[in-house]
Formats: sequence, structure tokens, C-alpha cells
Amino acid sequence: MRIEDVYIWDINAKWLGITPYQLMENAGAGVARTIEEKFGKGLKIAVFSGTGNNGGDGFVVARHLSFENEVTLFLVGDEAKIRSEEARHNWEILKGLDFVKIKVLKDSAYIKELDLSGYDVIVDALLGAGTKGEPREPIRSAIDKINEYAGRAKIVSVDLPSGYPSAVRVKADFAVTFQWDKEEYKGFERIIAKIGYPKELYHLVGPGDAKFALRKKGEHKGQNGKLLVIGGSEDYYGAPYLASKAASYLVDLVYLAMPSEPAERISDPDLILRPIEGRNFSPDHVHELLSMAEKADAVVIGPGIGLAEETKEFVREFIKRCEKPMVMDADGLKAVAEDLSVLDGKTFVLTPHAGEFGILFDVKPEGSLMEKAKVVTEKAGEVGGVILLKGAYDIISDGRTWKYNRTGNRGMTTGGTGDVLAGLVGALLALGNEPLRAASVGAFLNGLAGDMVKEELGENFTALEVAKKVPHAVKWVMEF
Ligand SMILES: NC(=O)C1=CN([C@@H]2O[C@H](COP(=O)(O)OP(=O)(O)OC[C@H]3O[C@@H](n4cnc5c(N)ncnc54)[C@H](O)[C@@H]3O)[C@@H](O)[C@H]2O)[C@@H](O)CC1
Ligand SMILES: [K+]
Repeated sequence: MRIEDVYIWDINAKWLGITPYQLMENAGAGVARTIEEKFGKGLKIAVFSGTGNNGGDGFVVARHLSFENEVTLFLVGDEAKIRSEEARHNWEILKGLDFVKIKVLKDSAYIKELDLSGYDVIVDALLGAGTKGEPREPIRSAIDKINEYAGRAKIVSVDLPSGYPSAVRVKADFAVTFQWDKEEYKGFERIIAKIGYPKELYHLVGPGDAKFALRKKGEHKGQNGKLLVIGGSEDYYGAPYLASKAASYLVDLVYLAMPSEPAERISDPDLILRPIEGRNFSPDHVHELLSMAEKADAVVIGPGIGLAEETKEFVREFIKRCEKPMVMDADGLKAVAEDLSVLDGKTFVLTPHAGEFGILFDVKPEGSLMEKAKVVTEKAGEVGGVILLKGAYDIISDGRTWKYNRTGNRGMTTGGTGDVLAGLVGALLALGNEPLRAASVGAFLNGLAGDMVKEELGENFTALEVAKKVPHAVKWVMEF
């Protein structure tokens, strides 16, 4: 596990209603349990807490251990600096107890004189994952003091040895770290305590994923993504328009390439229209579209493109020769279904609903979420790209792992919401996200925008309303 994953999962856990209070309680309880399992009971224990949440975990450890041990809590720093609600809450509880001794240490000189002989266990909850740079006073003196007793008392660190990764750190016998071993934690012994994160975190897409995917990449126009949308035909112009409109809220530039006749019906200053000669796309256009794709970071191909033979040929030829990440949707998928080998070596997302999935792979994803996910994963592995299977729960896989999304509502069966989705996924690719994340977050945002529209209008709305809600959905995510 990387710290980046944990950052995402923390946000998603909050979204699932798991509170920081619960996590802190479980963290502290996990450390206390580990200590009693290893060293027994009836011990004399010193807990050193800082004023951050690592220290908050320490307050909980002290309370749990106080039941059958003799505990002294040393707060290193100013009580007024205990900021988070949950740490403060646990501090107040501790202050109300008679059987836990509390000493507040603000002065480094005083810490240097401290005598810890007689303590069997020292718990180090001074600094955790929020550490910035080398430890400063008075924490630094407390670290030195604890280290004087290395070998004499057992030293147990909460999450990580305080000071880590700097060389000035607690010489812990081991650290109790939470739920996952992190790749970044090296050079000290670790015991993992689970703190109540559910399995959903591995699979469910949430605001954490979205927040991560939507971070701005640069200050200048064009640095935050350029997308090319290829779609439309003599029969359709709405679909590529919806895809482009939705995308335009996420990226700096959207080029919309469509046949000139339907293109005449569109006037939208947010899009850069690129009319193509003729009624439909045909192989004659491949060269022109490839040079447009050169200027973009990603491509969406398929919305409203139609099923004329020459158009299907165009789609396959374009995909074969395009080196940019691509989203293939709608009629574009049907063109691809006739020759899956065009996907070889490409970076892409396919966005089929169940029917299109059947046309692509001759198998219908059926049964439970797990059963469907298994089929999607298998097929994604076979084609060597990402598949986003649209449904009440969207299922997304890159062939190795899978995700699911449950934002969205019945109102979204209205025509065009799939085009909005394709545009969002394309935009997220253009922002530089890997295809699995682009597809997952696209599904999440599309559903979230739909849920926001539903809240205002009920279940009877149109896809354009969903597209126009995208900035609100993004704002909600960024403020979550
Ligand atoms: N979901 C979560 O995020 C969970 C976090 N938990 C605990 O929360 C910890 C992270 O808490 P915080 O983000 O509050 O961070 P920390 O408790 O690691 O430290 C932050 C505090 O230390 C100070 N500080 C930072 N660098 C310093 C330095 N070099 N010298 C002196 N002081 C310094 C900061 O001003 C701040 O007051 C984790 O390590 C873990 O113990 C657990 O409660 C479990 C759940
Ligand atoms: K620590």
C-alpha cells in the first residue's frame, strides 16, 4: 500500500460515514491490545503524546491500558494545541480520570531531567504521519529521553517511530501501524492493527478517488487537458455535443470533430468545432483526424457516429493508428466489436452497457456484483485495456483489479447520459489519469451530477442537465 492510496481511502471511509472518532478509538485500542498480548498486564507504563492525532491515539492507548496497568500520560507540548475534535475529546476524558497520572511537559530543560526508571513499557505517540521535517523542541528532547531507556524498557511506537523518516527518531522495539503496511515505511519493525475500514475501500469509487483525479496540473491554458471528441453523423448531433459539453467543465480545451451538416446545428462558444466534409465519417478522413488527435491529450470516439459501413471502417482505421489514450463508446463500440484486434497495444477505455458488452464479447455479465466483476475483469484482461460496464452499479476493470460505482439513479436511463459519461472519462484521461482511475471517476462524477439534478427536479430530467451539473459535482468533491 502507498500513502497515496490511504489518503484516498480515508476520504472514502468518511463518505461511508466512518468517523474520525471511531478510527482513533480503534487505533488506540489496537495498540493497547498489542501491548497486553506481548507483555502481559500489571505493568508500569508511560505514554508520551504529542498534540496531533498521533498523540490523540496515545490518549486512547492510555485509557485502555489504565484498566489493568499503572499508566502515566506525558503530554509533550501545549494543551491548547490539541486541535482535532477527536483528540481533544479523548484528552478531556483522560483529564477526568483519577487513575491515569497526567504530566504536561512544555519545557525541554525539564524533559532532560525526567527519570523514567521503573517503567516497563514506554508508548511513543509524539509524532505520526503528519510529521514535517526534523523533530523540533520540545518533542526532540522527549525523543532523546525515550531513547535513553532503549533496552531497559520496551518501547512501542504508535503508527511509526516519532521523528521518522528523519534520523532523529525513537528507537522503538516495534511500531503498531494501522490497517495497511505502507510501502514508504522502512527500517523499523511493524505490527498491523486493523481499525475498522471495510472491504468496500478496495473496490468502491468515492470522493477520494475523484479528488485525486481532479487536482489541477498547471497554471497555463492547455496544461489542464485537451480533448478531441469524434462523433456525430447524418442522423445524430446531440450525442457528441453532450460528451463535449460535459468534458468542457474539466479540461482546458475540447475539439469537437463532426460531419459538417450536423455540425451546423451546434453553436457553443465553449467548444472548438472542427467540421468534417461529408455526411458521415469515412476512411478518407483518417489522416485529417489523426493530425487533430496530435494536438489533444486524449480522444473520445463513437458518440452518435452511426453504423454506416464506411464509418465503421473509419473508426477501426483511426483506432489502429492513433497513439493517444482513447474512450470508445456507443456505435464506436460496435465498429470495434467486428475486429477486436484493432485494440492491440492501445491505451483505452470501452464504455459498454450490458447489451454492448454482449456484442463485444459474446457473453452477458450476469449474477451478483462479484460474478459480474469477474467477467468484466476477465474480458478487460483479454483486450488489454479498461472496460467500464454501465449499469445500476457501474463496474470498472483493467484486467487486474476492479472497482464499482454506485452514484446515479433511475432518472439516468434518459438518452444521452452515456455520452456525458464518455466525455467525462475522456476529459479525465486528458488530465493525465491512468485509464482505470479515469473510468472510475468518470462514472462517479456522472452519477453524482445525476443525483444532484434529481434532488432539484425529481427523476424526469435530461442529459444536458446532468452535463451542466458537472461543475457542482466537482465542487462538492473538492470540498468534501
Ligand atoms: N485516518 C487517519 O488519518 C487516522 C490517523 N490516525 C493517527 O493520526 C496520525 C496523524 O495525525 P496528524 O495528521 O495530526 O499528525 P501527527 O500527529 O503526526 O503530527 C502533527 C502535529 O505535529 C506537529 N509537527 C509536525 N512536524 C513536526 C516536527 N518536525 N517537530 C515537531 N512537531 C511537528 C504539527 O504541528 C502537528 O501539531 C497518524 O500517524 C495516526 O497515528 C489514527 O487515529 C487512525 C486514523
Ligand atoms: K509515533
